[in-house]
Amino acid sequence: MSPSTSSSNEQNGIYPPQENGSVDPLSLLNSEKAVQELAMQPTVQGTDDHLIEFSEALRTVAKALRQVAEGKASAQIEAAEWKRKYELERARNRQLENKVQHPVLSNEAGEQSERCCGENGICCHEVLRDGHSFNSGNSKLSKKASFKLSWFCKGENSDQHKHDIVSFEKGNITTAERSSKQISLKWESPPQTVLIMSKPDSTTVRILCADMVRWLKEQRKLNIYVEPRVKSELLTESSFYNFVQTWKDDEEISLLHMKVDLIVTLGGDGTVLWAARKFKGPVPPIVPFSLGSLGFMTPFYSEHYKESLTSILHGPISITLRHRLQCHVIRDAAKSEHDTEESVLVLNEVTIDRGISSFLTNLECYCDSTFVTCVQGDGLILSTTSGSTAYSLAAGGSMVHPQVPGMLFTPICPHSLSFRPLIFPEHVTLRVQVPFNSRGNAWVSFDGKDRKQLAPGDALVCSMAPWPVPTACRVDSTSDFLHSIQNGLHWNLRKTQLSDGPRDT
Ligand SMILES: NC(=O)c1ccc[n+]([C@@H]2O[C@H](COP(=O)([O-])OP(=O)(O)OC[C@H]3O[C@@H](n4cnc5c(N)ncnc54)[C@H](O)[C@@H]3O)[C@@H](O)[C@H]2O)c1
Ligand SMILES: Nc1ncnc2c1ncn2[C@@H]1O[C@H](COP(=O)(O)OP(=O)(O)OP(=O)(O)O)[C@@H](O)[C@H]1O
Repeated sequence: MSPSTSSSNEQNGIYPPQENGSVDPLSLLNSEKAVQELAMQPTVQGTDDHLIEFSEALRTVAKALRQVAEGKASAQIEAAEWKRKYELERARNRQLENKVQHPVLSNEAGEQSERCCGENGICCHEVLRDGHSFNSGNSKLSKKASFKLSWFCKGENSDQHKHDIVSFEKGNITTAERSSKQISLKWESPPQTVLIMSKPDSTTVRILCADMVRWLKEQRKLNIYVEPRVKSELLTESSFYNFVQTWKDDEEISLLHMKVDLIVTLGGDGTVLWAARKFKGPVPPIVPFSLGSLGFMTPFYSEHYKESLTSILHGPISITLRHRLQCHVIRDAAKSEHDTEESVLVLNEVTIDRGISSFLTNLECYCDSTFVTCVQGDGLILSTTSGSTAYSLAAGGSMVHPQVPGMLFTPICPHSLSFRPLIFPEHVTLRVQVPFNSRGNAWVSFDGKDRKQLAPGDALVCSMAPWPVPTACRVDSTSDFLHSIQNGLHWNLRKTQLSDGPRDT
């Protein structure tokens, strides 16, 4: 604005913004005065309604300007008060810092620390007493309430919860490490033995399996295990496959994890589930080749198996650690703990449904010992995050990245308008019970297999298993997951909107 325009505006009571962009309240008041004066000027006799309307509008503008000016003035007073308080506080803190040379953490606090810190916890005063905090010269730290964080591990064999490390910095809680990082596997000695598990009744799979066995033996000098069925198939083809090893009974299967370095699956997701089911304890890393229609957990292309296996045998490999659920059926009829059935590990989910019964399923659900809800509908799915894209998804559950540790609680056709699916943290134990007064039986199935009947009074108890299923990634766990939902499920596929048409102006 030129100086001449500026001064003529000032004469009319219109004032420019100040240098810092704010408007001076005094100038606003002057503007208001000018507008009011204009509004108060007598109207010429016989003026039409437009002039009356115009003066009304001017009055409204004047009122608004006054309110702005008042608000601005009070904000400035408040700001000045805050500034004064801040300066005072700063001066007081400076004084304290100068005075206090050695912040004192009393002996009492030290003794207390020894008394209260257990094996699985961190006390904040331990951190306050370390070199950095102790010498920081801020006596305020010693006044901070002492507390302890601890975590609970179920049994010696389960160390899954120990991955979560919570740390303190000057008594403030920060998460130092989270459990779901991208895991990388490096071989310390070359892999020697490979187990191949393949989908039955498929010619493509049979041909590929025979080719892979030959290549692994001749080119890589590896020991090969296959299922008894596959060994017979290979031997019908040629006696060359005599070297291939297999097992006779369940006891031998239970020892497989100690002999096998790597499992290769040839099939779809069902074959990965099949392979995982064979291992009731630790599972060697699985390399899943896709020979099915969907292949959510099978990122490797069978056409490139030689390149993929060469790179995997060399390492390092990105791994997705897929959590499993440990499921226990507890019969009401069981007279003692020893009567309970063997637990089943699931990679996708355990489903409790109405089976062939035409009655509404009635299931009482508890998380640890807290009542959660009563499911009245077709049933309930307790799913892992890997299984979140399987049956749980079809029942309206969320899709969850497989490295997120949690349990999905997804109802099947609930007869209620407000039953949304839940996700529980990994450390809980869920119990689903068929009430004694239930009209019918319920049915439980594990990864879509092994159906069992649950009579009134029977329950299913489910918690996170200590043995996950490590599956090799083609890229890494996030890229593979996104690739699966985009290419397998066509997630959020929509034609891109054209760039022509109306726009924001
Ligand atoms: N309505 C449904 O969507 C429904 C019904 C029953 C079972 N299932 C799923 O089928 C699984 C058993 O698989 P199967 O191959 O032995 O039986 P199946 O041959 O009947 O295949 C079921 C389909 O589910 C897919 N699938 C399996 N696990 C998956 C996962 N983690 N993410 C995405 N898709 C997955 C498979 O690729 C396959 O296309 C069960 O664990 C259950 O999750 C789904
Ligand atoms: N080695 C095996 N022995 C016996 N049954 C198996 C074996 N591998 C897979 N199955 C079963 O065969 C069925 C089909 O397997 P899978 O899902 O791998 O193939 P698919 O149905 O062709 O794949 P997709 O589901 O992606 O189309 C599943 O029910 C699975 O349990």
